[in-house]
Amino acid sequence: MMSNIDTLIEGSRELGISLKAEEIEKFYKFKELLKEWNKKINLTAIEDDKEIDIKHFLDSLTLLKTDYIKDGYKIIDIGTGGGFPGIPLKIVREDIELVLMDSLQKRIKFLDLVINELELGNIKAIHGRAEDFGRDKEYREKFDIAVSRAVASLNILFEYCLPFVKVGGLFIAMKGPDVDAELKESERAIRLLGGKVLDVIKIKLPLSDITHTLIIIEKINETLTKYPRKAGKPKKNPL
Ligand SMILES: C[S@@+](CC[C@H](N)C(=O)[O-])C[C@H]1O[C@@H](n2cnc3c(N)ncnc32)[C@H](O)[C@@H]1O
Repeated sequence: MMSNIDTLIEGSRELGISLKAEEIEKFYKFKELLKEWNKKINLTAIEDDKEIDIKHFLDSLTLLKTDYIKDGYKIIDIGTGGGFPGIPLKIVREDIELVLMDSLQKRIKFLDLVINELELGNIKAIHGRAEDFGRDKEYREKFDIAVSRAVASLNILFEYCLPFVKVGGLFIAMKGPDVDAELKESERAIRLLGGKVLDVIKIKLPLSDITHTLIIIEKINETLTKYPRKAGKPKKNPL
C-alpha cells in the first residue's frame, strides 16, 4: 500500500503539479493540525490520512488543472471551513493574494493558527457572512476570482459569491458529479447577479473514481446594489 506522502505526490503529479519538499512538509503539518483540532471543533468528517489527501488536498488542487488562476491574482474562498480549497491552493501558489472567509469564528481561529504555523504570506482569514462582506466596499467587486466548495446550492451560492468578483473576473464553484439540474435552476440567479457560464469542467479526482465538476462563471456586468440581500435571505428565498 502507498504511504501517506506517496498519495499526495502521486496524485498531484496526475494533476500536473510537481510538489517541492517544503510544500509537502506544509501539507503534512496542515494535516496534523486538522486532525488535532478536529477533536475539539468540527472541521471535517474525513479523518483517514489517504482520504484527506484525495478528498481535501487533491480535490482542492484540481483548481490548478485549469489555467484560470493567473500569477498574482487576488482570490477569495467563501465558506472555507477547515481551509478548502484555499489553504492547499496557497501552499502551492505563493504568488496569489488570498482571503479565506467563514461565518464560524472557531474555524477562523483554526485557520489563523494554520497560516501562522505554515508561515503562509499574503493571506488572511476573516470571520463573517458572505451576505455582509459582499456589501462591504473593501470586498465588493475587488477579486479576480472567488472560489467556493460545498457551501450551498448554486442559486444561493451565486448570490453569496458573485458580488465579490470584479467585472471580467471569475467565480469557480466546486461541485459534485451531477450539476445539470442545479445549473438549470440557477440560470436566473446568474443573470441577475451579472454572470455568465463560461465553462463546465469535469475532473476525475486522482487515485479514485470520483468525478467532480468545476463551474466557471464569468462576471460580465456589475452586480446590482440590491444584491446580496440581507443575511439569511438568499438561503431562505433563493433567486
Ligand atoms: C460544508 S462546509 C465546507 C467547508 C469547505 N469549503 C470544504 O469544502 O471543506 C460549509 C462552510 O460554509 C460556511 N458558511 C455557510 N454559509 C455561509 C455564509 N453565508 N457566509 C460565510 N460562510 C458560510 C460554514 O460555516 C461552513 O464552514
